[in-house]
Amino acid sequence: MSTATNGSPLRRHKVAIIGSGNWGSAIAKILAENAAENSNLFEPEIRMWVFEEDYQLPSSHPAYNPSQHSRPCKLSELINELHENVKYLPDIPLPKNIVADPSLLSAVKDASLLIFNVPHQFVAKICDQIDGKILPYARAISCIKGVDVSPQGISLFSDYIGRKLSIYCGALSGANIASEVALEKFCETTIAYDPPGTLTPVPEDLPVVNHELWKTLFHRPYFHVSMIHDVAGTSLGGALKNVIAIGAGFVDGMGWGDNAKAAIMRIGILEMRKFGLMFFDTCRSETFTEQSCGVADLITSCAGGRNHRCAKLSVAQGRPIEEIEREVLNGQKLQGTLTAKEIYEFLSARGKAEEFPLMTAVHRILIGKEKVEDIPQLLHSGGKNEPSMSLHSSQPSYPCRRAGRFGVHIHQVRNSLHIYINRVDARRIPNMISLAGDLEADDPDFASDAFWAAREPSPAAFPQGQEPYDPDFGSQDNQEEWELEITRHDDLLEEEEDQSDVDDDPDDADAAYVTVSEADLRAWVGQLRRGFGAAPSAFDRWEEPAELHDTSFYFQDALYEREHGGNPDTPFVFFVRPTESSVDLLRQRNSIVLDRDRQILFNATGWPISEWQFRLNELNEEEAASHDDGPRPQQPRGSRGVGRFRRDNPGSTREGSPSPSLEVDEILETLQLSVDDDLSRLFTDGGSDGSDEEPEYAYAFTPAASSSGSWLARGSLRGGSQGDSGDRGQGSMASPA
Ligand SMILES: NC(=O)C1=CN([C@@H]2O[C@H](COP(=O)(O)OP(=O)(O)OC[C@H]3O[C@@H](n4cnc5c(N)ncnc54)[C@H](O)[C@@H]3O)[C@@H](O)[C@H]2O)C=CC1
Ligand SMILES: O=C(CO)COP(=O)(O)O
Repeated sequence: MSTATNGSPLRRHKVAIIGSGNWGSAIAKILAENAAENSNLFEPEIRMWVFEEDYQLPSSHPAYNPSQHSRPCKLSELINELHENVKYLPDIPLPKNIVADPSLLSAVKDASLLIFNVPHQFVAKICDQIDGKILPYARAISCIKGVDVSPQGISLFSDYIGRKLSIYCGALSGANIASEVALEKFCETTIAYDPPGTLTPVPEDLPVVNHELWKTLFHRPYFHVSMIHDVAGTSLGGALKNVIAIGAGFVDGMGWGDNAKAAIMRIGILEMRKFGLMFFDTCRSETFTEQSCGVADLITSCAGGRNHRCAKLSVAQGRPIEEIEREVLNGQKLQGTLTAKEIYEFLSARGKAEEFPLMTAVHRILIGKEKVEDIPQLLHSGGKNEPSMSLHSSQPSYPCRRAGRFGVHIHQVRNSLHIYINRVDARRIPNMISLAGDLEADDPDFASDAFWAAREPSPAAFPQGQEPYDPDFGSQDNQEEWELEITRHDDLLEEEEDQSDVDDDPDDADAAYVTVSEADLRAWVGQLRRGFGAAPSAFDRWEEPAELHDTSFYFQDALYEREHGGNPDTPFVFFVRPTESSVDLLRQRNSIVLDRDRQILFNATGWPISEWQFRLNELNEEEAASHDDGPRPQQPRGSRGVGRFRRDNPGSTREGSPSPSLEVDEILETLQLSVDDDLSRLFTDGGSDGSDEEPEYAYAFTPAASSSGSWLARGSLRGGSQGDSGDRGQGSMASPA
C-alpha cells in the first residue's frame, strides 16, 4: 500500500453531496463538520450540488442587504455568501467548508465518496448526467427514501445508483427529521454498506473505504450511526414508512386519537417487514424492528414528518394533498404519495395488493378510490390479510438438480434444509460465518468458536475484513464440502420424531446442525444467494424468495425465469481470465465473468446467478451428452480453447483446435445472442508476445437486440500482466498470477 512515511495514506477522500434540500443540507453540515475534524482522511471542502433556482431573500433576513438582495438571487450564490440554505434549511448556519455548486459535473469531479440526497423522483436524471463522469472507484451512500419501481420490478435506489454508475452504493436511513438533526438534537441513524468483492479497487494511496470510514464521515455526538449490512432493509424502511406516515396523517386528520395512530403504526411495520422479506431476499427482519431506519423512523415520521403533516392537513381541510404540499412545504417534496402509487402498482401487478391492506388503502384514498372514513374496514379482513410469515406456499416444485461444481447446493429434506457448500464458496460470502455463528445452535460443537475457527479461512484471505477474489477458486484443493443442516424451530418436535429419516452423517466433521428461526433462515438464504452475486434487480422474479420447497432454490429461480419467457435483452457474457480493466468494462456492460472452468467469478448482470448456473449446467450436460454420452473429458488448464470465430463469417468459421468444450455458435443461436463489438477491444492476440503460454480465449456475448448481425468476438487474455493487483479493500480483484 502506498503510504507516507508515517504510515498514513497519501491522499484523502474528496466528498461530494448531490442534493441540497432540507435533508441534503442537514447532511452536508454533518459531512463538513466531520471532514474538517478528520482532515487526514477527507479533504475539508465538501462540494454540495445545488439544483439552481432564483430565490428572493426575505427582507426580514438578518443578512438582507437591499443593494444586493432586492431582486431574486441564485440560490447557490446565496448559500455560499450567507453560509445558510435560506430556502430549504433556513436559520441553520452551515460550515464554511461547504461549497454550493450549481454544476453537477463540477460537484462530482474527482470525488471518491458520493452522497446522494435528493427526492427520489430526480435520481434517474441525475445519474444519466453523471454516468461516466465520476471516478470508477468512487463509493457512494444514498440518503434517499424511496424505491425505484419500473415495469420490470422494484429495486432500491442504492442499487439503481450502483448499477447506473457502475460503482457500489450503500444506504443511510433513520429517524432523522432534518430540521431536528440540523439543530443538533440527538438522534440515531443506520448506514448499510455491503459491497461485493468485484469493484474497481480504491487506489492504495487513499484510505480504505469500509464501515469505519463511513462512520467517521457521518457519526456526530448528536447523530449516532449504526453500521449494518442489510442495505435492502435499511432502504425499504425509509421508503415504506412514508406511505404509512400518510396513513397516520389520515387518522390524525380525522381526529381519531392516539390509539388509532398506534394501530396504523403496528400494521404498518408488519407490512413493511413483510414487503421486505417477500421481495428482497437479503432483507433481515430485525432491521425493521431494531434499527433506527425501521420502527424508529416510522414513529418519528408518524409524529412529525412532512408526509404525516400534509396528509393530516389534507383530511382536516378536505383538500388534495398535492395542494397542501405546494402550500406548506415551500418547494420541499413529499415522497410518500409517489411511493404509495409505485408500491401499489408493483403489488397489483403481482396479485399481492390485498396482502398489504394498509399500503393499498393509503394509495386508493390518495387517488380518491376509497374514503379515509373506511380505513377500519379496509384494514379488517378477519385476519385474512394480516401480514404473516408462512413458510409454505403453493409454488410448484421442480425436480432437484445438483449444483455440481458451482459450489452451493440447497436442498430440502423433509423439514430441514441442507446446504452443501465448498470452502471457497463460503469465503466468497461475506459474513457467512458470523451469520451462522449468530444462529441458535443445536449442536454445542457447532456453536463453539473452535468449530468455526477451524473452518475460518485465514485472515490474509480477507484484507481489511473484505473478501478477495480467490485465484484458486475452483481448484481441486478447495472442493472440500460443508454440509449444514438447518431446521426450522417450529418443526423441531416433528423432526426429532423423524430423525431416522434425515439424511445426515454424524461422523462427518464438517456437518453441522443448526436450529434457525424463519427470519434467520430467509436472511441466510438471501445471504448465500447474494454472496453468489444474485443481482438485486432479479429479486422481483422470486415471488416467494425464501420458501422451502422440495427442490433446489437456485433452479427454482431459473425455471421460474424460463417459464416466464426471460428477457431477450439479457446479456450473456462468457469470459476467461478477467483482468482489472476488462472486468471494469464488463461490469459497466452488465456482464458475467467466468473462469476457464466455467466457475462464475462474478455476476454483474441483472439475472440471478442461479440462471447462469442453470444455463451452464445445461451446457455441461449437453456437452457431456455430445461426447459419446460420457462425461466431458478433462482438459489441462489453459488448453480449453474453443476454436476461433471471425466477425466476417458469423459464428461458423473456426480455426485452431476444434472445440472440446463448447459449441459457441449453437449457444448463440439457441439463446439468440450476439457479441458486443466494443468488448472485442478487451482482447489481445494470445501468444503474440512470443510467450509459450497458451492463449486463453474470451467469449463475450451480449443480446442480439443490441446488434444487427450475430457474430462473436474472439480474443485471448494473457494472465498476470495487469500490474497492480489491487488486492485490498472491498472490490479488489487480484490479477491471476
Ligand atoms: N427532510 C427530511 O426530514 C428528510 C428527508 N429524507 C429524504 O431525503 C431525500 C431528499 O429530501 P430533502 O433533502 O428533504 O429534499 P426536499 O424535500 O427539501 O426537496 C427539495 C429539493 O429538491 C430539489 N429539486 C427540485 N426540483 C428538482 C429537479 N428537477 N431536479 C433535481 N432536484 C430538484 C430542490 O432543489 C431541493 O434541493 C428524500 O428522499 C427524503 O425522503 C430523509 C430523512 C429526513
Ligand atoms: O424521513 C423523515 C424522518 O426520518 C422525514 O420524513 P418526511 O419526508 O415525511 O418529513
